[in-house]
Amino acid sequence: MTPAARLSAAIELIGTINAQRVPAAKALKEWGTAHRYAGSGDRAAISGLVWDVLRRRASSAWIMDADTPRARVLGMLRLERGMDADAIAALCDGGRFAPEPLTEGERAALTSRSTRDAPAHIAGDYPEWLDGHLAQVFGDDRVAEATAMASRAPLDLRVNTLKAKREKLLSSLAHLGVQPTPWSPIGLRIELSADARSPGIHAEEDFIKGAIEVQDEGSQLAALLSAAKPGEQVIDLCAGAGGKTLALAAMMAGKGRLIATDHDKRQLAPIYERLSRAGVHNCDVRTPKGSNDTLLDIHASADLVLIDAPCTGTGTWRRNPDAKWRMRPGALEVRLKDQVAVLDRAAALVKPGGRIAYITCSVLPQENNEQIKSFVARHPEFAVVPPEQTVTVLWDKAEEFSKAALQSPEGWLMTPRRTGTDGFFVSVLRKQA
Ligand SMILES: C[S@@+](CC[C@H](N)C(=O)[O-])C[C@H]1O[C@@H](n2cnc3c(N)ncnc32)[C@H](O)[C@@H]1O
Repeated sequence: MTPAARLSAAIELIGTINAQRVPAAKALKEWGTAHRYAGSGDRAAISGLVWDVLRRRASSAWIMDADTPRARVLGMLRLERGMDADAIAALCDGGRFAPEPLTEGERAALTSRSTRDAPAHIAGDYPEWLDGHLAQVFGDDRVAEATAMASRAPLDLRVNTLKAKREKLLSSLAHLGVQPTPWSPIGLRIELSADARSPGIHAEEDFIKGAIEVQDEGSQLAALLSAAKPGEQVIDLCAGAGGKTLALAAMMAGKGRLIATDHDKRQLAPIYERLSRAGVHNCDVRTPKGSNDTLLDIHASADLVLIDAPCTGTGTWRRNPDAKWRMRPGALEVRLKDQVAVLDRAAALVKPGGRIAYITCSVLPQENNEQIKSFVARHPEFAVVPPEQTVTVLWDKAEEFSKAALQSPEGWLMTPRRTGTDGFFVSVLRKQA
């Protein structure tokens, strides 16, 4: 397919996603099935166009002064891909399979309009109802923060230190263009271009042997900030597919007791294979059976309970720009209740002197600072460990990280704009000895 034909396909797909209100991933899959002649390069390029439109959906429509699939795609080329009106006109030449030529109005919009006077939620591309929430945490920076949250994310890998060292993987994965991540001492990064095909990490020998896992650097840092140590009893209360469990296991270096559980057994399903591949032998996975409590035998004995809390996921919008437009206020209310439940459950599991590491991949203060403040009010036996103490686990990067991340009395907030990671909040709380 020509670049112009790919553009036409993207306009068609944006129309389908709008009209049928289907998730973008589903629409892209169905399009691929119906257009088998399209090669993998075409599919990757078309997906890239569609995801980029979703990143900049509101601002693209604003600069075109029209909210149609075509306007959104043209506006995105200007805003996200940095193309000028002439370059866009060259693609839209009206030829076979190409989009219709630009109208005078479209050319004028592409040349003269900007988001300078747009309301914050349009310039920053997020649902209007979230404006007050984002203003609370970012103030006047919310457009810049949200714009970074709309940008494309790199692919990050975590080196499994039970099996390998980063130096060795830098050379064995050199063909993928891996670089060390800026903060995590065990992270590798692959920058992906707009049209990039998946680098096929799951088929790499290092992945199959368990030396690497896919994990955003922010998620790696969140696990590191919990400071799990060899010999401790650690409970991963919301283990899901085990991303944090694997990171904790590596930090514990095979020593101590790690318990992974989740209230939804389906979420836990992939964890067994992942633990086995990673060479983890000290993890006890507790799958819920009916309504029985999987941790009935634990009474205030854990050194660390890690809560990778169910949350709205606003910090991961750059990986799933479709999700932000689908998010509803009701979802936030449900998550807030879930977070209270897991925090209260964790409080009883921690031993005196032990700690809770509370993590969300959200930037919303209700799920982060406010949740911690009300937890401490309900459980005065817990106090927040000052963030300047928790950050020392990052050694030589601690000072620079402290300047980059947003610090509050309750913990650290990482954001794409500040730390180049997904948005993650981390608070560590200690129970009175
Ligand atoms: C952010 S996800 C966990 C991701 C996982 N830790 C990882 O790194 O791959 C949150 C998890 O919390 C679980 N969850 C929600 N409410 C819970 C509760 N009350 N108790 C335990 N787990 C809960 C969900 O099933 C979901 O798997």
